Amino acid sequence: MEKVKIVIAGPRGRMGKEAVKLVMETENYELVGVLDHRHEGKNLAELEGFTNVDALVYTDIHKCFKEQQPDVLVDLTTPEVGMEHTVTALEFGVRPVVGTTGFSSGDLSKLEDLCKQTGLGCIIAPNFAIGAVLMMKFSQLAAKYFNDVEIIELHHDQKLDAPSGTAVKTAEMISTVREAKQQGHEDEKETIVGARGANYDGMHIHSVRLPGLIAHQQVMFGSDGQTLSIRHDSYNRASFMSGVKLAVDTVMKNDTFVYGLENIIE
Ligand SMILES: NC(=O)c1ccc[n+]([C@@H]2O[C@H](COP(=O)([O-])OP(=O)(O)OC[C@H]3O[C@@H](n4cnc5c(N)ncnc54)[C@H](O)[C@@H]3O)[C@@H](O)[C@H]2O)c1
Ligand SMILES: O=C(O)C1=N[C@H](C(=O)O)CCC1
Repeated sequence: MEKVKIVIAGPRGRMGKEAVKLVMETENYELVGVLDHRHEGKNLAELEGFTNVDALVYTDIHKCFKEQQPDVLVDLTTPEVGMEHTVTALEFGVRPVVGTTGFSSGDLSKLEDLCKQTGLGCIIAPNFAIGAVLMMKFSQLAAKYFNDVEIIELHHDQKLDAPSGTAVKTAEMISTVREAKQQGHEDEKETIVGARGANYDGMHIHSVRLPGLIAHQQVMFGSDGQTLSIRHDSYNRASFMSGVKLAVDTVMKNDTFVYGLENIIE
């Protein structure tokens, strides 16, 4: 069986380490290289915390792709770096699976256009945890019946982007079915700026950052005399890996741009 040749960007990060483990443990995957901003030319095995790995570290994506000719790039870095990597991958004929969050809607349109031009598959997944994808789908369903909704996302305090990619995606999915409404009292005033959170189409998103948390989201709906809460919790980063695997397997078969795993889970 031919192996899927994979490059991981951000291998020393919290998600990257889990992804390296996933690739090493999956029979038909081969880790052909990793992209870091340090340690050019070393073997990942020489770096702290890695055992049973054999992959060259590159700091130059062009050199990495030329030498290794990967099938798939798994990007788990930062928004700016992730966008650059994804564009370069598509230009090189490498299929991107992107977990990095914080892309703008303009970034997503640019990537969609590039996919059309190149005929390559690309998957951008704000959340790889299947439970989180279901939480978003259930929230979208509930929003047909409840116009009033507050999204509360809670993450560890090392997270760079706010609101989270998951919260933005949830708001986007809800707004496809929710009757437009500016929530709260029309004379509502914030006495401390930001008290009502971010405003997306009249609904509010609140970002909590605390050490001890991993990734959590509660979507709260309210109407006359009742509330409905839909919540998902990731307690470790292994929770994201079955979604990463699904995305890698799917991107090898698909030639389209996919934003969100809800579009590929059955
Ligand atoms: N989609 C999901 O399910 C999911 C889950 C968790 C995290 N995330 C997202 O994944 C990203 C990474 O999260 P994390 O918690 O692992 O962060 P992290 O800070 O632990 O890891 C990011 C890694 O990127 C590396 N990096 C920075 N610049 C680089 C460059 N130029 N080339 C290569 N590597 C570079 C850093 O050294 C770091 O090791 C974030 O955007 C986060 O929001 C997504
Ligand atoms: O740890 C993070 O950072 C996470 N980011 C994603 C987001 O922004 O939605 C998903 C969960 C973890």
